[in-house]
Amino acid sequence: MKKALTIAGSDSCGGAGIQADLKTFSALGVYGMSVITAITAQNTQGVIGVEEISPEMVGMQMDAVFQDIPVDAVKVGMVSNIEIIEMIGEKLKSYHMEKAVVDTVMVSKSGCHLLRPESKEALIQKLIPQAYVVTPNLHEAEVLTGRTVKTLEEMQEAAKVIYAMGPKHVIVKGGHLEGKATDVLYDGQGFIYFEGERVDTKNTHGTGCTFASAIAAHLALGCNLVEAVEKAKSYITMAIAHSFSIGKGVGPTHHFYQFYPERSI
Ligand SMILES: Nc1ncnc2c1ncn2[C@@H]1O[C@H](COP(=O)(O)OP(=O)(O)O)[C@@H](O)[C@H]1O
Ligand SMILES: Cc1ncc(COP(=O)(O)O)c(N)n1
Repeated sequence: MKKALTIAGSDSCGGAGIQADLKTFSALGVYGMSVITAITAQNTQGVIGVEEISPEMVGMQMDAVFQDIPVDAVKVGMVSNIEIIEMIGEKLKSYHMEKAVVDTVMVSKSGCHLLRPESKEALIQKLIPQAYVVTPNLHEAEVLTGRTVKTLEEMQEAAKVIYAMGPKHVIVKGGHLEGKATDVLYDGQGFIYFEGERVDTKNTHGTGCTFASAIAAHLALGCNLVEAVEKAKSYITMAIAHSFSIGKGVGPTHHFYQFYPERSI
């Protein structure tokens, strides 16, 4: 059985963060493990409260996992503050984790800061360089680059600027574009477009988390990055197409359990 680790925040309503990641890992036949960086009191309408975990405890959780269990891939989501970012960056480096998908979570869809704004530089200096692939959405690409990112051309330009920060690959996600939901992958040499039909729904809570953890799951299963993104893209499109209206606000994606007996040991 392949094993993936999510390092992220807890979302009490189960649509994003650790909960979305573990559901995705399970659905894709990968054993899921978690390191919690923060606990959010959250529902489909918004984030009511956040309590950060101490950086020492984040480090201890990572040590507990890495010192015992071989980890095939990692997904990093909400990292909250500078000290937690530094701890995760150091540990990923010391455990030689080569397959880390870093989702640069900044602000929830409901508008709450999940990354303290002063942490941007630490993200750029300490975490992004450890990434096998980094997956900003349009807004995050704008914050990271200081440029406007609203078109496919601007996504390509932003991907180049973010690539220069040191990750092996960059995917700028086009979930917030007008028209098709097209994501752009850059590997330092060329661009690959992953075009998805836009699903007309308000229920997109956790789409970024689900997409990044589906990439991590497929990397853990041994896919190369292009295959992993292709498969993650069809998974997220299906998950959004079957999303549901639970609660009064932005509902979550649906995780289909896909049983792959050949993936068991
Ligand atoms: N309405 C939609 N229909 C189809 N795909 C979508 C839709 N919204 C987002 N996506 C896809 O979901 C993934 C996550 O993207 P996005 O929503 O931009 O991330 P985030 O949650 O970080 O804002 C991307 O592959 C994006 O293209
Ligand atoms: C704990 C946590 N982590 C991440 C997100 C971002 O969610 P989205 O994928 O909808 O941008 C969230 N709302 N809560």
